[in-house]
Amino acid sequence: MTGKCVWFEGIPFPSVDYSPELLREVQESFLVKDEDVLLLTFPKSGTNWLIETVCLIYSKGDPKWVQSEPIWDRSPWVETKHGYELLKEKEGPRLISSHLPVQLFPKSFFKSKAKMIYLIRNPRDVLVSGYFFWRSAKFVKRPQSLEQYFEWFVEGNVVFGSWFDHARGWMSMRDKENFLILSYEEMKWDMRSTVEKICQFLGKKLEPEELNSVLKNSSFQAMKENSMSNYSLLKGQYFEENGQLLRKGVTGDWRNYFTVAQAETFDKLFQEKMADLPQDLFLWKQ
Ligand SMILES: Nc1ncnc2c1ncn2[C@@H]1O[C@H](COP(=O)(O)O)[C@@H](OP(=O)(O)O)[C@H]1O
Ligand SMILES: CCc1ccc(OS(=O)(=O)O)cc1
Repeated sequence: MTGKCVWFEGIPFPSVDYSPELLREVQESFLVKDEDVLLLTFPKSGTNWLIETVCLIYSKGDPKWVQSEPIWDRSPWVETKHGYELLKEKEGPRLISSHLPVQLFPKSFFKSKAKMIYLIRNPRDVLVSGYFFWRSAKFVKRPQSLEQYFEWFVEGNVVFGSWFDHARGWMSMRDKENFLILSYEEMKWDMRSTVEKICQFLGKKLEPEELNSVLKNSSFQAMKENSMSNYSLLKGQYFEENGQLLRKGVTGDWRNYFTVAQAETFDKLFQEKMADLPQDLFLWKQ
């Protein structure tokens, strides 16, 4: 996948909206403020679902904001040219998204009290979701088959690098009180409790009808129909017409795509890379 990428510190990034100079500047000079909230993910982990949910919590369930401003302006990706310019100018508390690995993140964050949510997803589903997504993107080398993308993914040869390194890196922050780990799977299985958990972490209080509205407006169907959140505005310039951000929105879809041999290879690699971490961090049933 890395033929059409820009490289920084040994990691490939998309060829549009990213540059080594900017990535260095973000790391060295971007000022994270104590009142900022940061949303961190490896791509295809449910990033946009988390952003939509937090925006709706901020607006107390009122969908006006999420239906009128593109998702990449509500919570800009700090490492992109577009996001960085927007964030530098933003006054007051900011929502900030990022796919950066921990070692490339703005240094100022580690001295701040800013709150961070790290969203993790079964990497097998991240892989399958990524295969379908990047196949229609115009700014990365497109995988020609799932077999090929599987090889790239297990080698860490995909944009933003190795999923294993990304997850391990951010998990090392898990005992900090300004750090919350969530999983895509818990959002799917019990979104109400997950929203309550996010509210508690962010110090936000929702009335029951406001919480119901957060759930309704962050649902798969609502997001799929919301042109400010479904990436339809990026078709043409960034994605082919058949590209879809909201593809299936389920857990365990990898079972429909992995061969028995691929499933075994993945299990072995997961054991090798992650066995020393507490296994209750990984809530999916494989
Ligand atoms: N409201 C929602 N509910 C469930 N899944 C959602 C969702 N919004 C986005 N997703 C899923 O999150 C994945 C995209 O992740 P990201 O936002 O990090 O790019 C896609 O997974 P699938 O491709 O498995 O369907 C997409 O369908
Ligand atoms: C324009 C670059 C880019 C990078 C990553 C994306 O995926 S995700 O939706 O943030 O996971 C999309 C666009």
